Amino acid sequence: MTQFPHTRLRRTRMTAWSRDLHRETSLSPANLIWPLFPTEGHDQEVPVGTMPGVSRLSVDRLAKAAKEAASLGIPAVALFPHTSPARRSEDAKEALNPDNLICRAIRAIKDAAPEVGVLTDVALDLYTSHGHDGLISDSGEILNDATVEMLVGQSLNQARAGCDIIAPSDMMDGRIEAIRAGLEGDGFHNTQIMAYSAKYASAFYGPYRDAVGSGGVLKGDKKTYQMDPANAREALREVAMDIEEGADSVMVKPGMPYLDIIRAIRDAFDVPVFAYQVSGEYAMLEAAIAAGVLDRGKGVLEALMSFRRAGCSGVLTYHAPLAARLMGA
Ligand SMILES: NCc1[nH]cc(CCC(=O)O)c1CC(=O)O
Ligand SMILES: [Mg+2]
Repeated sequence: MTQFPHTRLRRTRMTAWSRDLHRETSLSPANLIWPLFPTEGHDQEVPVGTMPGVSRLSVDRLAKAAKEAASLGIPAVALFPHTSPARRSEDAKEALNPDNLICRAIRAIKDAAPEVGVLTDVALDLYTSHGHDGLISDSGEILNDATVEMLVGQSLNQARAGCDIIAPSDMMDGRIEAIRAGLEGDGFHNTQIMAYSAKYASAFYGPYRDAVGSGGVLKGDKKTYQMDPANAREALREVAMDIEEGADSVMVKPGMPYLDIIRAIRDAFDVPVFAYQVSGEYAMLEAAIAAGVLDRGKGVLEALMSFRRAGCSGVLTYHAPLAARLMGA
């Protein structure tokens, strides 16, 4: 028995007011987190070749970007410092330097725009000479527990500099519990943890590795710690563990190829879920725009809406300032 013409789903789509009234999902600048790449020097804006429209910024320029975020209604920025080979080492000790680039960037941003939340990545790839997220044994294994100890130190270093959200992206087991204990022990009761819980060993991180300077140095792949792109149930176990260990929110990364994972997490847990629309996704969209096959305004917002529809509270996206402007900010 057909419902037509009794039911005409096109009826509610006929006018703009009616489409507005029936829209199921909203997207606003408040749903965006803007990733930024600090670099050394003053008055520096160094384009990232593989990410058209994205530049590494010196600390003074970062302060301006943070003010821009505030004026656009973007609630938070995320920091990924570019680290030169000279500051990289086997033991990643620069991660613990209280005056390292990321700590200076945090302080400058908090000074310039205290109302903007600052999220910092925790993982050793920003500081290792081999580009891996963890310490390596003589036999070439990425060491879990020794790395976790370093991650606690790195987190405390960034919390002391004033960061609001610690975001561990390393995928070591047990790090959320260790970092939470470290933060509590040091009096940082209100420093949040956004766990990169389901982070996949993805081909979409290439441009980012150029941006932070780990691309050229990375030896091998990250398959012994990042997840297999074929796995979904395992993502739910990762999330369950991170909630248990004290994560305030969780993240899925990359974004667009993993919308099914976001939805599965949203349905299974009541924890806030975020997604990282990563560098390769940004580059892919920009390449299509440059080739004249995608409308920038519509394409960017449609991609971001997909995250909200899948169940995300918010999205880390390099398109954050553009998207906020497109939304009328
Ligand atoms: N700790 C690593 C890290 N933190 C953020 C990104 C990727 C972000 C992007 O591609 O935009 C990566 C990539 C990697 O695992 O090599
Ligand atoms: Mg885990």
